[in-house]
Amino acid sequence: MMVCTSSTVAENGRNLLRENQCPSSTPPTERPTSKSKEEVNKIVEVSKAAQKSWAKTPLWKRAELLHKAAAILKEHKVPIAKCLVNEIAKPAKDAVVRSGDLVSYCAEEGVRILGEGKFLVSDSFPGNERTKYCLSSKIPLGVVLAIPPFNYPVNLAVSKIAPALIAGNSLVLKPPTQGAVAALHMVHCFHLAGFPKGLISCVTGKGSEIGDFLTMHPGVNCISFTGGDTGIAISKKAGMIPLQMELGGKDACIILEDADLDLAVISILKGGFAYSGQRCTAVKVVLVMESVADTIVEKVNAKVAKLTVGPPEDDCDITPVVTESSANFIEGLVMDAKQKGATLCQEYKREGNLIWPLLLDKVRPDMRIAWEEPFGPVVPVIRIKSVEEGIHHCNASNFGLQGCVFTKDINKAILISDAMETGTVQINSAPARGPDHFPFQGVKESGIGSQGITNSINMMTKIKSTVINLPTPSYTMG
Ligand SMILES: NC(=O)C1=CN([C@@H]2O[C@H](COP(=O)(O)OP(=O)(O)OC[C@H]3O[C@@H](n4cnc5c(N)ncnc54)[C@H](OP(=O)(O)O)[C@@H]3O)[C@@H](O)[C@H]2O)C=CC1
Ligand SMILES: O=C(O)[C@H](O)COP(=O)(O)O
Repeated sequence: MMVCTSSTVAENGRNLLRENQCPSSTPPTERPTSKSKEEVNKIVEVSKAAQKSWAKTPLWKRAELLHKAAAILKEHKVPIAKCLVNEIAKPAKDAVVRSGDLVSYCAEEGVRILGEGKFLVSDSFPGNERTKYCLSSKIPLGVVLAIPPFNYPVNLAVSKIAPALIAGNSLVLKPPTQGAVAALHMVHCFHLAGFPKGLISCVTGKGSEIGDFLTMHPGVNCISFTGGDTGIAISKKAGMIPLQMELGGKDACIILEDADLDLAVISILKGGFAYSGQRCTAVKVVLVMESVADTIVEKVNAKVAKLTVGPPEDDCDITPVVTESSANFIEGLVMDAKQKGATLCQEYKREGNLIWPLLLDKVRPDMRIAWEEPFGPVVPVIRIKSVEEGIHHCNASNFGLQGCVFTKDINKAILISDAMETGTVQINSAPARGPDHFPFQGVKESGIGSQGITNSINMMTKIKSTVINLPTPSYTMG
C-alpha cells in the first residue's frame, strides 16, 4: 500500500514527471497488514483535521483553487495521458482536458448552489402563526472517500474530488490499482494548485486488501464509488452514511423500422467499440426489429472491418482489455454464445489480452451474453419482432443504467423512453455519461443516487437549519 498526503504525493508526482516511473504495486493479500491499517487511520485523522479548517475557507477561495487545479491539470495532459496509455491501454486521443473542464464547471456551479440557502416562515403550515423563521443552508459532510474504476481513473476521480472539495469536504482517494499512477499524477496537480496539506489524500493498494478497512472506517462520512458488483457489497457494509454508487450496465440499443439506419450504425460502432467496449455506458446489446436487422448487421460489419487493432501507443481503435481474467471472461461469453448457435460475424481472434472486435448476430435470451456485461469489444445483436419485446428484454435485466432508441417518430421515442427502466434513455444517439453536468444515474443493480456535477455537489452536503423563534407573531409589511 502507498499512502500519499499532500507532501508525499508531491514527491511522487515529481518523480513521475522526471522519470515516468510507476510506484511498485502491492503484492495481493487477503487482509490489510497492521501497518496498512495504521497508515489508513493516520490518513483519515489528518483528513478530518484538514476538513475542519477547509470548511471555514471562503467559498470563492475554494472555487479559485479549483480553477487553478483545472488549469494545471490541462497543462499536464500529455504526461497523464501517457500514464493512461501505459497503465490501462487507453488510446492517447482520449484526453484529460475533459477532466479540467469538469473541475472548472464544478467550481462555478458550487458557488451558485452553495451561495444560496432557504428562508421559511412558519405560518404556511396549518396551526402556526408567523413566529418562527427557519434558515437552512448546505454544509459539508466531512471526509469523503472516493473510489473510481480502472476505465476512467482520472475523470471518474475528479468527478468525485471536485464536488467534495467545493462543498467544504476533505477527500481520501482510493484509485484503481490499474490507473493508480495516472490518478497520483492528477492528485499532484491539485497539490500544485495549493490546496492545504492533508485535504486531499491518496491511498493506493488493492481493493481486495484495503477496501473493507477503508469503506467501513468510522472516520469516513460519505462514499462515492464507481465500479462493478463490489459496490453492492460496499453498500451492505458501509453503515449509515450517504452513498453514491455507479455500478455496471447492460445498455440496450433499440432500433425501430423507421430509424435512420446509418445513424444507428455509427452509434453502435462508437457506443459498442470505443475504448474496446470498456465503458459502463457502452452499447451492450442491440435489439433490432427483424425487418431492418440484415441491413444493420451488414453495415456494422463493414465498419467493424475498418477498426484498427493493436497497441494504444499506435492510437488503435481496439486495444488490449485490462487484464487476462477480463479477456478470459469475454472469451467465455463468446464461446457460450457460439455453442448455443449465435452467428459470429467476424472470426473470433485473441492474442493475449487483445481481442478483435466482434459482432454476434442472432443472439437469444438463453445465451449469457444476452444478459451479462462483457466489458470488451464484443456486441450481441438480438432480432426482435415487436418494440414490446425489446422493452421487455431491457427491463428484464438486473441492470438499469442507460439505454437508447432509434426512430424518427418522437412520439414513439418518448413512449419507449418512459417504458424503459433505466436511469437515462438517449433518443437517436448511443448511451453516454457526458456532458458531465448532466444527471447520471442507474436503477436496480446499476447504482444508487445520481451523479452529474450539480447532483454530486448536493449529495456531498447535508442541510443545517437554524430556527429563530419570535416572542410574538410578526408579519412583514414592506
Ligand atoms: N455506472 C458507472 O458509472 C460505471 C460503472 N463501471 C463499472 O465498473 C466495472 C469495471 O470497473 P472495475 O474497476 O473493474 O470495477 P471494480 O468494482 O472491480 O473496481 C472498482 C474500484 O473498486 C476498488 N475495489 C475493489 N474491491 C474493493 C473493496 N472490497 N472495497 C473497496 N474498493 C474496492 C477497485 O480497486 P482495485 O483496482 O485495487 O481492485 C477499484 O478502484 C464494470 O462493471 C463497469 O460497468 C465503470 C465505469 C462507470
Ligand atoms: O463510466 C464510464 O464508462 C464513463 O464515464 C463513460 O463516459 P462517457 O459515456 O461520457 O464516455
